[in-house]
Amino acid sequence: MAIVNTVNECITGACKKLVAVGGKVEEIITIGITNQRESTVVWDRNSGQPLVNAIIWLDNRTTSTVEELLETIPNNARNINYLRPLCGLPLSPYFSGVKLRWLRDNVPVVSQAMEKGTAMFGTIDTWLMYNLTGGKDCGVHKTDVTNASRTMLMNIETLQWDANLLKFFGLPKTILPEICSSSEFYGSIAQGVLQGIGITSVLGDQQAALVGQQCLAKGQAKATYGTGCFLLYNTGPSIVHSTHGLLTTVGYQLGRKAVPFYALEGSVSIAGAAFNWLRDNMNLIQNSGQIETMASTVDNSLDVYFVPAFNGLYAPYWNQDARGVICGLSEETTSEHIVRATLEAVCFQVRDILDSMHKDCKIPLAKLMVDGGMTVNNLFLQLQSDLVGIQVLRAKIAETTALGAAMAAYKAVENRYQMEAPLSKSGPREAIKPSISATDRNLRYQKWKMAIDRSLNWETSTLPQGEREAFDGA
Ligand SMILES: Nc1ncnc2c1ncn2[C@@H]1O[C@H](COP(=O)(O)OP(=O)(O)O)[C@@H](O)[C@H]1O
Ligand SMILES: O=P(O)(O)OC[C@H](O)CO
Repeated sequence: MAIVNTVNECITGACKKLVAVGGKVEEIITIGITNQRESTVVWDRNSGQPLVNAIIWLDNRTTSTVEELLETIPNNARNINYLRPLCGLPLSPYFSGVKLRWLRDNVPVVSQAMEKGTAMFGTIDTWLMYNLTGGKDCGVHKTDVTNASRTMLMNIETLQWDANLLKFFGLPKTILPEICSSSEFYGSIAQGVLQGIGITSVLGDQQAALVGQQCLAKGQAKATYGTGCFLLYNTGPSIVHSTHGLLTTVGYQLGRKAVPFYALEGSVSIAGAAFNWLRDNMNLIQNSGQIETMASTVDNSLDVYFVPAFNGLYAPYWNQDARGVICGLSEETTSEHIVRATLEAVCFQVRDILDSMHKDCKIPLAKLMVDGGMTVNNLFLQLQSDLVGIQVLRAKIAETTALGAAMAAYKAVENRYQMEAPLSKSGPREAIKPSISATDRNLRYQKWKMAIDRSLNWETSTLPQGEREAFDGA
């Protein structure tokens, strides 16, 4: 309900601002939704009220569920990639199907409602749309292909819910929304300042950024740096199954009859969130404005490496037992070095992903389009370019996710709209070029890999035999 209330407040506030800058609410043609993906809501069909709090994408309580599901894989294989051919995803606490199974197993009110057929499931797009279009009275229960592709319940080829996947997770089909394309009429807003206006697009935030960056051709890629960091590489109408730890996901489908475009995705769970941790838990910074200033006061990170694997490592490692480490500390290390190492951590994680993309797609990327909250930081973009050895192009319009959803919404009401056409505020993008040698870059990346080794499997690692005996004796 907090999520719904915030969106309603946002709508009222945005409409007031529109009027304040001389616009008219009546001029709004249509509405698009873009949303945080994978986060899972279950509610009651009769009351329209949530049965339990939402589980947010980063939430790791589902780790034990992954363990239990791995045990059910035939031949004792415990293979996290077992379902990849069907849904394009590895088994991980990240995805909605695992969260739903956790809710079924741990929250009796949810399992009872699933049995009775009164439970409804949705990712955040579906939950918002249901409420915006009338809730229990007449709310529509729909999602789009991009969000559905993050549940582990949709077949990546048919783009429909898959009976085998539902069976694997032990979930009933009755709870699921109808899967639609990303750009079509979903329903109309039931009340409030936008009453009567249609909702005509839904795109998960990272796919919306792909559209907003106009990466609409095969071979184009973008990286969005917010809480996490997500690289999407457009593979066109072909499904590319990664053998290097990337996800196969739906990029977009712009209309019921349109050909779906797929993407390879590299997901990094902690990017900007590492700075929230430095601020809230470590008191090393007070606000994000300080990050660049502090990191610029030192020439380098003094060989400090920070792997912010707070909730395991996502792509390309998919190691839910990894935990954060800071290595290379010395007497000379200062807060500034740690702040700089945190910026570099995001850059190295992106290098991990780009290396996998290169291996899967064979062609190295020449340029990387970037957007998201962290990209206001000039030093960060220079480090990104240096540590990957690639040209980085900053988006002209910062809110690329919102822009992508708006473009897809307009496409549904104006079919002649050319989504590739230059946007009114576009122009040449600022290009940031690498400024360090390949030798330096590769040396630092090797050190990063050493830090990664120290973080992997931390939760399940046991002390070597001799050390354990010494510890037990003590
Ligand atoms: N100048 C900056 N340097 C580095 N990180 C920043 C800076 N400004 C904001 N951030 C980080 O960017 C994130 C917010 O970006 P945003 O795109 O709004 O994320 P989200 O969409 O996930 O909420 C925060 O985690 C914050 O720490
Ligand atoms: O905006 P972020 O970084 O919180 O992204 C959320 C993603 O949709 C999670 O998959």
